Amino acid sequence: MGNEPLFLGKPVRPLVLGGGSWGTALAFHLASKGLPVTLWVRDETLCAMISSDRENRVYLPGAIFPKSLDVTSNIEKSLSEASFIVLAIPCQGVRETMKTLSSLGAPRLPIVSGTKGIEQKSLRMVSEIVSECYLSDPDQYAVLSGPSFAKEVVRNSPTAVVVASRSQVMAKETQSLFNTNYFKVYTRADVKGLEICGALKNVIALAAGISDGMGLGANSRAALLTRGLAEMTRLGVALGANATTFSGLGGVGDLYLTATGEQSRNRTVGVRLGRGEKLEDILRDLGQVAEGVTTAQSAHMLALGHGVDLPVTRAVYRLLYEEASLVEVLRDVMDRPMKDEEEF
Ligand SMILES: NC(=O)C1=CN([C@@H]2O[C@H](COP(=O)(O)OP(=O)(O)OC[C@H]3O[C@@H](n4cnc5c(N)ncnc54)[C@H](O)[C@@H]3O)[C@@H](O)[C@H]2O)C=CC1
Ligand SMILES: O=C(CO)COP(=O)(O)O
Repeated sequence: MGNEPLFLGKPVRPLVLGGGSWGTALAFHLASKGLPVTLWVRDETLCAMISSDRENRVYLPGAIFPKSLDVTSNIEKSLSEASFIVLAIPCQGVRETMKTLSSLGAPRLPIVSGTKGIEQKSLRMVSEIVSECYLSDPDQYAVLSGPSFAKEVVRNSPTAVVVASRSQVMAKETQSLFNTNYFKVYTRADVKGLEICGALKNVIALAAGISDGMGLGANSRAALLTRGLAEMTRLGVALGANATTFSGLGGVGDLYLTATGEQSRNRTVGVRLGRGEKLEDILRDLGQVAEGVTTAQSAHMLALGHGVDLPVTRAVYRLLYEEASLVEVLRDVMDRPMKDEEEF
């Protein structure tokens, strides 16, 4: 017990929620540091398979689990043994999961969230859902985001991410916990900005994929990324975020990765949409979450509510939810009035 590492004064017992690629990668990452990690997988069949294979062959094949990584589908037992939670389930499942945790009556644990997205009905960020349903103290919450494909993290490819928390102690302790010499973690204080970055970059990545799928070329992609970053920043500032967060790893860094990296699910969905395929067919084949699809709607609604102009997001929204054609949305984006580049 003497030299055991501590997190916020307690022995480190992470409970990672989410048996998909990101939950598995984060659990693998922490367990590779020798920490006793539990990965909660909701689906019992998948949980049993992962347990016997010591590998998540469905979502993250090839990463053989370190000894200290345990897998369970029993949320109640794992919660009672944990000292903090790492959240890595799709955004639209966060509220239900937080309500389940609350109903179990166990002491509330700090949360590090790796989830990216905005809830569709409520238009809430993950930090807001968590504080409504589970944690009343925002100083116990941190968001970890930035350019980080799960597959590359478990291959120990040099990666840099950022952790934001309102509490400097929470940010710094989370940084120390996740940092290794191949996974570099920076801190910042702007939780809202980092969450908006992580959510909105997926919508712009869809747009970049659509453009590439249509064969529009490198000029178009560069224009979409740059103007996309401008609109991400515009929404963020309107909602109280710090503009500089958008030029960091969680903003331009993750936008670049997701919009140009072949591994991106959001980009892949976009490319296939741009080739004229149907969304439902693409999502069926994908079998994994592409958060940009739901975020396009949430962000569009949020922007309308706050009187913020998000032309690229609106184009993606119209394509996905209003059955607008590729030609129509391209015309909408290109026919806009001329303006100064810095105009908000
Ligand atoms: N895969 C990646 O490289 C990265 C993913 N993320 C984010 O992490 C979050 C999770 O993504 P992935 O793991 O990639 O998704 P995934 O599609 O690989 O897996 C999602 C998993 O969550 C489970 N799930 C769905 N709804 C659930 C619920 N209500 N309760 C419990 N489990 C539920 C699914 O059954 C599946 O096992 C997303 O917000 C994503 O944007 C963030 C950084 C990197
Ligand atoms: O957020 C990610 C990398 O930082 C993963 O992006 P995709 O969900 O598009 O694969």
